[in-house]
Amino acid sequence: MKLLQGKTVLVTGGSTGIGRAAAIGAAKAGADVAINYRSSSAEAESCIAEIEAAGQRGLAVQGDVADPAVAGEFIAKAVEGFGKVDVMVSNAGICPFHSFLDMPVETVQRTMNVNLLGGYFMCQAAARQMVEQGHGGAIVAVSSISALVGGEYQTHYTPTKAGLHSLMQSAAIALGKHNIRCNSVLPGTILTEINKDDLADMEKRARMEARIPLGRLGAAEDLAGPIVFLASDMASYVTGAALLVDGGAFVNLQ
Ligand SMILES: NC(=O)C1=CN([C@@H]2O[C@H](COP(=O)(O)OP(=O)(O)OC[C@H]3O[C@@H](n4cnc5c(N)ncnc54)[C@H](OP(=O)(O)O)[C@@H]3O)[C@@H](O)[C@H]2O)C=CC1
Ligand SMILES: C[C@H](O)[C@@H]1OC(=O)[C@H](O)[C@@H]1O
Repeated sequence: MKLLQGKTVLVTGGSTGIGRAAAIGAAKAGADVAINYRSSSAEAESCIAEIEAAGQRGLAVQGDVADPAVAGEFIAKAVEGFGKVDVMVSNAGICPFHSFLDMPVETVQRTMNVNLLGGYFMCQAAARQMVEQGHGGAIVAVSSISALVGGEYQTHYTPTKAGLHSLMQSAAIALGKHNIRCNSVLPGTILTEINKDDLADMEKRARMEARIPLGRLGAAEDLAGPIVFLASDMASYVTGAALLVDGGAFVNLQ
């Protein structure tokens, strides 16, 4: 039997990158998958096509996670389509690199609203549905190695990733009595749209690669296995945990 056979998995930010890889990975593991996305409609549609090619049902729901109402709408559409919610992968996020001293207020607020508050309301809405269903569930937040270390041009971003990591710890306590597990993955530097421009700086890219014991930057697909594992019953006694998926970058001090 496949790891996520019979489960319904929801992924925010499922049109591209890590969310897309997680959605397709979940489908290959036997789940029906609903994705949320904000603007990349063609990519969302092609993700659904890949989910269906894996033999599962797929559903794409457009919405900006920064709007708290979108969380309830996403859950409602998924329940309408698949009848239940077993897993929430809270992944949608942005990282508009910018220097600290002249950071625009709107950039700080938008990053917080999308990454942290968007994650909060999505996880809360999923948890409410899981509690109502009464048979437990799993929540996986896509935090970051940046929850543990800083970035000169990420002063508005790293606190959101630390916040998601902390949210999973507190939610694990709040939801344990309902058998809802809450964990986070902490990706290192993964080549996606979010850092395409930043990593066009070849000197910076070489510096990042040099820190990684496994010798390469990550691919979005490197996150699929860890996310599917935490979502699955294989991880039935894992809650409140944070799993680094960084090729060893974090531990490589010297
Ligand atoms: N790449 C990396 O090195 C790392 C990434 N992460 C985290 O992984 C997550 C995914 O990023 P990644 O795959 O790299 O980047 P991508 O830019 O490829 O993916 C971002 C996804 O989030 C969606 N999204 C962005 N803003 C919103 C919004 N307001 N509402 C709904 N969906 C939204 C995008 O949808 P659309 O395009 O349709 O707008 C897209 O599906 C982020 O939370 C990021 O912080 C963590 C550590 C490292
Ligand atoms: C977008 C960055 O390249 C990426 O985001 C993270 O969370 C990682 O720490 C990297 O800095």
